[in-house]
Order: sequence, then structure tokens, then C-alpha cells
Amino acid sequence: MADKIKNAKIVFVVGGPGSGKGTQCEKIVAKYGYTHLSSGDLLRAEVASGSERGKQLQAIMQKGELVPLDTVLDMIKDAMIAKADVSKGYLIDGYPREVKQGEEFEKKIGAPALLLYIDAKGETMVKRLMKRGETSGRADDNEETIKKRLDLYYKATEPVIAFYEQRGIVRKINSELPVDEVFAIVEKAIDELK
Ligand SMILES: Nc1nc2c(ncn2[C@@H]2O[C@H](COP(=O)(O)OP(=O)(O)OP(=O)(O)O)[C@@H](O)[C@H]2O)c(=O)[nH]1
Ligand SMILES: O=c1ccn([C@@H]2O[C@H](COP(=O)(O)OP(=O)(O)O)[C@@H](O)[C@H]2O)c(=O)[nH]1
Ligand SMILES: [Mg+2]
Repeated sequence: MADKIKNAKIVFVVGGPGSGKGTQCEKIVAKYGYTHLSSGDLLRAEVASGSERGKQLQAIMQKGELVPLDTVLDMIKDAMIAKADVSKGYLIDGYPREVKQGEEFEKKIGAPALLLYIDAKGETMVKRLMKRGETSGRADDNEETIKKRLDLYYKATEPVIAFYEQRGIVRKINSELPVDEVFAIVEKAIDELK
């Protein structure tokens, strides 16, 4: 069944916690009709289901650590296949978190055409997540876990960007600007794909 998605347009959306990945993805969906798959949202849905696996995931996510690679990849793959007939392209938001995840994704699914690197300063991301935490209900939007997520981002995820830069598919987006100005830059990157 993976055949169905082999030729699909795939965009990785990578950036630190609270950099604005989800915000920009929503706008891309509205304009371009892409299918948005947030690895974090898929994991949170599993937690919300109350399943045994969800309980294990919750413990890991509450600590700001990474869940096993295969778990996330299987979830993304299933979600991609479910949308294969209607999808114009896929936004894979918050993935890969480490180089190995990207390599496994390519082996099992396919290569990305573009990597949107959503970039904000560390202090900006912390500020946004603390603010989001006032209303998000996300167990990991608290000061201690935010710090861990940020550390892990710099350690494990930034090398992902260097890895795909060698291939020339990275577009760096400054997300310190107001949302609509950020989106204007994102649009250019997506338009180049056509
Ligand atoms: N000024 C400004 N604020 C933004 C921008 N994008 C997002 N924000 C704010 O930052 C917060 C976090 O944005 P999200 O889109 O949830 O960030 P994310 O990268 O998906 O974060 P995770 O869900 O933790 O992966 C939001 O509550 C927004 O209010 C932006 O481009 N400019
Ligand atoms: O590929 C992934 C994506 C997410 N997560 C977990 O899910 C949490 C929330 O991820 P999300 O992308 O929603 O938020 P971010 O870490 O970017 O704030 C992370 O801290 C990790 O614990 C993970 O382990 N692997
Ligand atoms: Mg998000």
C-alpha cells in the first residue's frame, strides 16, 4: 500500500518547540490543500485514546523526551496511506526529530522535496510556549519540560537541518516576524515546488 504515496509531494516542517510549525502548517493547508500531519498531534491523539500504548507515550512526552522512532514512523505512515487518494501533498510537521528518523522515513516512505526550517530564537520559543501553556492544556507546556524540549532540539534536531542542507532542499524561514509576514516567505518556498 505504500506504493500509493511513493510519488507524493512531501514537505518536512522542522523547527524548535513553539517556533510556529503548527501555525504555518494551518495556513499552508488553507491555501494549498496539503494534508497536515503533526507527529506530536498524532502522539497526543494516541494518548487521548487512553490505550496502553498511549499511557507509555504520555510518560515520555511529559518528560520532553523522544518516543521510539518506529512508533512515530508507523503512525505517520498509516495516516499518509489513509489520505493517499485525496492528498495533494503532505506536510510532515515536527518530524524528523533526529537524523536517523529521516533516514528511516526515506527507506519506508520516500524522500522529501522540501524542508521548511522554521527558525526563532530560544528565548522567543520559551516565551511563546509559556503563553500557550496558559490555555493549551498540553502537559508539556511547562517551564521544566520546555527547557528539556529545547535542549533536545538543539542536540538532536538541528543536525537534521545540516543533513538536508547538503541536498539543497532546506528553506530557512525567520519566524520572529508576525504570522502573515512569515507566511509570505513560506508561500514562496511552496510555490517553488510546483
Ligand atoms: N509573532 C509570532 N508568533 C507566533 C508565530 N507562530 C506562532 N506564534 C505563536 O507561538 C505559539 C506556538 O506556535 P505553534 O504553531 O503552536 O508552534 P509549534 O512549532 O507547532 O510548537 P509545538 O506544537 O510545540 O511543536 C502560538 O501559540 C502562537 O501564538 C509567528 O510567526 N509570529
Ligand atoms: O517525532 C516525534 C514527535 C514528537 N515526539 C514527542 O512529542 C512531544 C511534542 O511534540 P510536538 O512536535 O508537538 O512539540 P514540540 O516538541 O515541537 O514542542 C515531544 O516533546 C516528544 O516527546 C516524539 O517523541 N517524536
Ligand atoms: Mg505543533
